[in-house]
Amino acid sequence: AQYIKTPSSKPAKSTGNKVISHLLLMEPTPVFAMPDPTAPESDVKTLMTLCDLLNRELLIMIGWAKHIPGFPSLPLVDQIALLQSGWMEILVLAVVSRSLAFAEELVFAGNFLLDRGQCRSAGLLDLYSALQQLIGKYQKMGLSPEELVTLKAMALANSDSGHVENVEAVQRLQDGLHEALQEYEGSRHPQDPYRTGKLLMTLPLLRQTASRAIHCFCRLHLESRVPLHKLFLEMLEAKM
Ligand SMILES: CC(=O)c1ccc(Oc2ccc(O)c(C(C)(C)C)c2)cc1
Repeated sequence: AQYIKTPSSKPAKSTGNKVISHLLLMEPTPVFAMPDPTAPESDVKTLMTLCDLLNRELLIMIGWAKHIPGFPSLPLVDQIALLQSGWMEILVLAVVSRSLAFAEELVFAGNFLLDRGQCRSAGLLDLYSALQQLIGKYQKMGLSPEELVTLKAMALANSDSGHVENVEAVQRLQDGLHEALQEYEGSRHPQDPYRTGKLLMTLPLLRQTASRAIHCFCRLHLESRVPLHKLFLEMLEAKM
């Protein structure tokens, strides 16, 4: 029988953007700081508020990771290894993205912005300076939300944990995200063929910023100015 020839429409451009639009959809709703209304304003209160915020962000991040295409099919031990190794870079990218529209404040939460002076008095000046350097770099690049969510997923996939068992599966995860970013840049920023590379070349500074944040927390922990939540301590110890 004469087959009805379907119109030979060109196959839809394989939009790696399916991955990116999925990541955008899976972006967690922004967290809010919950300062203790009964406590008087103080540096310790600021740190306590920030610790509580970070702890809730960790929990949200763990739920978010499950939506990264390919991540849930990793062995559970590898999912844990990547999270224990990449969590700080992911949270740093989150605070960077919240702060991109600001010149001098860090937007730890929509209702909790700290400027340089407030960070200094809370003992967070080194954290402030490290974050501002990364924020400035992404502000100059005009980082888009699509690029940000892809970098967050890449930070997880590329976190260089020394404890990954299925290395090939993690490589496939990285390659899938790389393909999605290249596809996105090819269609969204065709005028800059080096944009994908420019973005990947920000990852070393992200790694350095995360380790500077880790050192800041270890110092604060040693000064035991604030009690640290159990999960945060576990994640911090995983970075030792
Ligand atoms: C233990 C302690 O004293 C501490 C001090 C500051 C702090 O502030 C933060 C809150 C959320 C948050 O996401 C981040 C990073 C972006 C740096 C991860 C920092 C968290 C913990």
